[in-house]
Amino acid sequence: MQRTSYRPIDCLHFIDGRFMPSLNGKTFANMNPATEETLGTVAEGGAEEVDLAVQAARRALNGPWKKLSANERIAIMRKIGDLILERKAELAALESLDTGKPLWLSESVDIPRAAYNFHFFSDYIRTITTEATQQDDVALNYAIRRPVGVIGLINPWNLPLLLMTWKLAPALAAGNTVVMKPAELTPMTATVLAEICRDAGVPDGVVNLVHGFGPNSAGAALSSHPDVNALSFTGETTTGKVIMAAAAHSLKRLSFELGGKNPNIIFADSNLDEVIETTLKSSFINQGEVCLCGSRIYVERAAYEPFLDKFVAKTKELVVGEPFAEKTKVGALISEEHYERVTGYIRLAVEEGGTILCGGKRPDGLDTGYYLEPTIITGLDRKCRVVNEEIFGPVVTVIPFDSEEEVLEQVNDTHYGLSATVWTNDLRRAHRVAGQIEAGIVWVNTWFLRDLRTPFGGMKQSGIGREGGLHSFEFYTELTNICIKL
Ligand SMILES: NC(=O)c1ccc[n+]([C@@H]2O[C@H](COP(=O)([O-])OP(=O)(O)OC[C@H]3O[C@@H](n4cnc5c(N)ncnc54)[C@H](O)[C@@H]3O)[C@@H](O)[C@H]2O)c1
Ligand SMILES: O=C/C=C/C=C(\O)C(=O)O
Repeated sequence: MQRTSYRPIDCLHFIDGRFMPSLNGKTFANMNPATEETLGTVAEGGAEEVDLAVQAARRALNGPWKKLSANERIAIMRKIGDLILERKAELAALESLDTGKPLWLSESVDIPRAAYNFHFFSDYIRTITTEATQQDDVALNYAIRRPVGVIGLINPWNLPLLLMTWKLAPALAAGNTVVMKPAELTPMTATVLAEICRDAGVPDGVVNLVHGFGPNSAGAALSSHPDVNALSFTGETTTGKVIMAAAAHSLKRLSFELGGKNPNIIFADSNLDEVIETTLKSSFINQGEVCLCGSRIYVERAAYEPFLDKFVAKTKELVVGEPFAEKTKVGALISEEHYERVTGYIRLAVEEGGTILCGGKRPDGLDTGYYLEPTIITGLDRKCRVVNEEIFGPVVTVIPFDSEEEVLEQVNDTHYGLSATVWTNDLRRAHRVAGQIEAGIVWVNTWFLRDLRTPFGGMKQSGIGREGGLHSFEFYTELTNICIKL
């Protein structure tokens, strides 16, 4: 077994340029989901720490951050990206210790993408223009873009550094100041990120970090704080509803990236080997704990049996194991509570009349840690809870279909609308079907292929707004139209 040489860290808040414990000294334990051992302590913030952080962010907004030229800001942002890459091995190890995900995944996806978020948005900000509108010889209108102000960034535990930087980079590029609230289960990489920001020359108060929980804790305090102008939140749909209500008092601008129950639609004319290779990832990568995972798989009847045969056989080959072991493909689920929730859905699938084709249990020999074999379920009716509710684990259902109309009707029969994948070699059908799926992102013959210029987000109860490229800057900036009488 290969072990990391990086030690876990204790996590403090980062407020106004310095690391600090909670005012009352309160902490909570950070657990390793792969070993069920304690990794260290985390400062437990609440309303007071959030208020200090918001005040610091407000001062910095109108102070040092505003005084920097765009070029100076861009240079600092590029440096943050560079420092993330310099500390890649350490960040990857901390991310895997915190989440239970395989080290190779942290090294190849989470951490490089976190650096790229900074490099991408620091380049992109240079290309942004605003509009000018001339009204005959009467008036000239032009818009200027300004920061929105103090932004709260609230994030989940599944892709901790990737998602924090996906918000932090455009927020900073646009001249805002921020208070970050990482998930309580994964506090370590956000803590290193705060240190990296300081080392890259971000002035005091521009980037603040408060650890803590959601309800009656740092998350609730941030989402209801009257001096926070906007919130970008990624997490569960139910949490989004609570945050929206808390934010209503001060009418904060909101960007929400929420849950999903994403469909994969596989037509019989598609290349089965390609389908299987990608579907293994879209089902089980990161233990199925990616909001974009395709957990409802619909297969055209002619391909149903051949697909299932190969898919089950290949799924059984996936090695579930310790995050730092080289051969591991699937690591540990995030927590005991989540493990109970996911396995509860597997028990429910059996009660609802489903057949477990593979997985459904703890792998032999892994008695400690929240390990679960990748699970494929068939035989469930479309109305079953397991087919309709987000499980957020390595569990998929497979259902046959006979026509485009029928599958589209089933696919859209949900409150969610985040992403989908369509598999077919018929170009017209791909376009026709993609355009009818009620989702913010539709991939054709691929999955999770990202271009950061494109709109990213969900429709229906999977989100509000889009981020990515110009869409991020639409959220993180305010426009003022100036009208000059000629
Ligand atoms: N659409 C996307 O882009 C996307 C990306 C990743 C994850 N997700 C979703 O995230 C969920 C899994 O993550 P999770 O379990 O950490 O989500 P969660 O909603 O439980 O928690 C997310 C964050 O919100 C905070 N929070 C919880 N209650 C709060 C409250 N009342 N007020 C303020 N903050 C509060 C938590 O402390 C955490 O930092 C899944 O539903 C998944 O689909 C969506
Ligand atoms: O779990 C959710 C994945 C979100 C991914 C992104 O936000 C992204 O790729 O920008």
